[in-house]
Amino acid sequence: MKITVVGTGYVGLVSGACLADVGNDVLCIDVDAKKIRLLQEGGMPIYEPGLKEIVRRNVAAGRLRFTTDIQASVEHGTIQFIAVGTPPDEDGSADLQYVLEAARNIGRYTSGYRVVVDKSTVPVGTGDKVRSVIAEELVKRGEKHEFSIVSNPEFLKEGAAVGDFMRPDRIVVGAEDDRAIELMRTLYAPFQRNHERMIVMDVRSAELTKYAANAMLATRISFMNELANLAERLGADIEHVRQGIGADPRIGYHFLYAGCGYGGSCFPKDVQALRQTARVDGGIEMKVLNAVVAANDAQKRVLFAKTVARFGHDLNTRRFAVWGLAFKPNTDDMREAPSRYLIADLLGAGAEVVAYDPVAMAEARRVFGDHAALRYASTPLSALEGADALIIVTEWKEFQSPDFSAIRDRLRTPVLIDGRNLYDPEVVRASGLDYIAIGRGGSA
Ligand SMILES: NC(=O)c1ccc[n+]([C@@H]2O[C@H](COP(=O)([O-])OP(=O)(O)OC[C@H]3O[C@@H](n4cnc5c(N)ncnc54)[C@H](O)[C@@H]3O)[C@@H](O)[C@H]2O)c1
Ligand SMILES: O=c1ccn([C@@H]2O[C@H](COP(=O)(O)OP(=O)(O)O[C@H]3O[C@H](CO)[C@@H](O)[C@H](O)[C@H]3O)[C@@H](O)[C@H]2O)c(=O)[nH]1
Repeated sequence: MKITVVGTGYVGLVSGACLADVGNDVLCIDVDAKKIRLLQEGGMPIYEPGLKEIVRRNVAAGRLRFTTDIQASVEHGTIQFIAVGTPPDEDGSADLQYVLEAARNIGRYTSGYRVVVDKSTVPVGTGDKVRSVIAEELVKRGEKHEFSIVSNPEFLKEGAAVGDFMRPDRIVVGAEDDRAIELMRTLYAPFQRNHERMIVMDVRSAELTKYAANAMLATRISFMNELANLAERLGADIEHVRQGIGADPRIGYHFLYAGCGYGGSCFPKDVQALRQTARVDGGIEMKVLNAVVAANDAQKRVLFAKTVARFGHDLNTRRFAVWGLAFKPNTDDMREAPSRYLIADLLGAGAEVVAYDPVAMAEARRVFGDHAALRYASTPLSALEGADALIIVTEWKEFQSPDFSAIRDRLRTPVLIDGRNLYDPEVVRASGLDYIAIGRGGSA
């Protein structure tokens, strides 16, 4: 099938590459000429495990191409995926300018039947807006071309994006006509393994499903974080509580980890956008989501609070080692990463920071710019020399089983503050480290 993907970010590039990998002829377009040039030259604009190999393989096979030529991109694909950003507007609602610009371009140049598939995360009603914009352009041109509108939200997780796309739990398709539904069934047949994973519904329900999923997951995390803070006060250990409740299949073990707050490009923005849609279009104040946001805002500052509780407010003469800058492991993405809040707070309090991350240090340099008190270490252990504490923000695999004695020997004061509850408190303490984690009162 001939497919165009508009936007070559995390979602567009992964979708385009995976769709090419099962034999489709995919053309990816982006307005960012630098990104397209990099891709054309064989480079990768993002770090995502396994993606580089798939891109290379399909470019070599001639099934995956990159362009900035809008007209050519609209002419190419019967299916036009819109996978551009929907960043938060000032009031927290999703900014639709990129989605609507992509739609306008399709209206400007379409010359046959097109299925316009929205993969970006967009508020309920965006499908109607996309339809109107394309129709308007066709009226301007004085031409009639058939097109269908489909909502096909993406559920991939960064760091595991290729696997999520190739082996999805579900494929949500919101559509209003059989022709489009049949095309989507054919397109997704290779990704459905042994049983049907496509859930077909109307466009509005599909649009809301995406926000509902992210809001539910964010709620789970904020709930666990709040419970962790309570456990700490009451002398209970949130890790035992997690195991105790996760065993109930109605609750389940997934996504139940307390930590230093959720970050990334999706949860923070999507929870805000859903609240705003509820307010403006639904006339409803989402009380649960208000609490989810407030709890997360507080949780992102919990590592700094623990640092101050241990070392006092005057951090002028202190140095801290920070392990993990990306908002989660296996990505270099630092959007809304808890590390940003911690490092800003530490620097603001006059402390020195020496940071290490397996892949996100270049991105961190871009985010923080030059700062005399912020340095980067080339290995996890070298970040520790002379530091007053090691603070762990992201649970990269290489941090899972460190040599605690080596950590203790390098630190000026033997303190380990763990924002992801990676270790057995007894084991850490047995090596002479003061272990401060999240919600581990019972083990304190
Ligand atoms: N990142 C994720 O894990 C993830 C997962 C599921 C859904 N989403 C949603 O998917 C959408 C895209 O997210 P992302 O993280 O891939 O964004 P991104 O910012 O990484 O990439 C968006 C790309 O779109 C390009 N673009 C903007 N306007 C364009 C236009 N008119 N024509 C062509 N290209 C254009 C930008 O230059 C950029 O390269 C968002 O709505 C997001 O909420 C993201
Ligand atoms: O038990 C948990 C699980 C996650 N997190 C944090 O939650 C954030 C988000 O993690 P994750 O969901 O794994 O990453 P994303 O790549 O942001 O993926 C989410 O956002 C995407 C964009 O909408 C969706 O497609 C995915 O389904 C959804 O999981 C990260 O900061 C994690 O550290 C926790 O604190 N505790």
